[in-house]
Amino acid sequence: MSTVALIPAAGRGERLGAGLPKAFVDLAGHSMLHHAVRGVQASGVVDAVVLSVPIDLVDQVRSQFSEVIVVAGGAERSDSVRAALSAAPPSDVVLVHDAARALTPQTLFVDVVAAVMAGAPAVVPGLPVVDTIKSVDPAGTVTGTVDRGPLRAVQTPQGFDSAMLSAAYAALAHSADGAQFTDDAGLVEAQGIPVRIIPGDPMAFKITTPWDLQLATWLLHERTRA
Ligand SMILES: Nc1ccn([C@@H]2O[C@H](COP(=O)(O)OP(=O)(O)OP(=O)(O)O)[C@@H](O)[C@H]2O)c(=O)n1
Ligand SMILES: C[C@](O)(CO)[C@H](O)COP(=O)(O)O
Repeated sequence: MSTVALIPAAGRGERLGAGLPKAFVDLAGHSMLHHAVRGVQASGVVDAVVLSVPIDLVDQVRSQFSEVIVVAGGAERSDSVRAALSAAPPSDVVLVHDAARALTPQTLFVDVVAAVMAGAPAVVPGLPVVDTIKSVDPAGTVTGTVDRGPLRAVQTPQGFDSAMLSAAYAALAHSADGAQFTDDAGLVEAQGIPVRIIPGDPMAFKITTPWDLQLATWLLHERTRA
């Protein structure tokens, strides 16, 4: 069975505020994208990698990663995933992985691919929510406390049966309502496909804010010192 990994890396990184697309920000001597690509490759369970990057960086990234397919991303994350999916070679399993989850451990890729190969059409790593979760109205007044027991904060890589994910994106392209999904599991859930959650990993956290970048930098330095 073959596996392709798609890495959307075309986001603007507004919450990080580094003045350049987040995947190209330095993280302990290499870009976030470099760490993400090397992490996927080191897992040993991926046969091909497809990156979607800002259109003006396509040539630069192609010369940097000669062994991967590089395409231009789009305005939303789902547009960048669709572009990568369209350029991907045929495979049995597709992983969709954020460049922003640059420290994801190799074991998580292995576990997600194994669960898809075992027959689950869609597999997502997730962690229990540790904070108390409140709902609020637009004025900032609490309207309720949510039962966190059944909640999971989901991560990437998210793994899918390739034919199913391609069909889900094709159906989205033809749908009239223009629905937006913040992850690929959301898209397939909306089409009635069962999505299986497996245990996530704290190291697969998404580098979103300056604090996250500081943490990731410290973790990489500690890893190098060990
Ligand atoms: N149009 C977009 C938006 C996001 N992404 C990618 O999707 C992943 C998750 O997105 P996020 O962490 O939210 O990154 P940004 O969209 O860059 O961040 P922000 O929302 O702060 O601008 C990242 O690897 C990002 O590069 C993408 O490829 N194309
Ligand atoms: C795909 C994702 O990382 C899963 O948690 C997340 O949904 C991306 O969301 P963002 O709003 O693009 O950061």
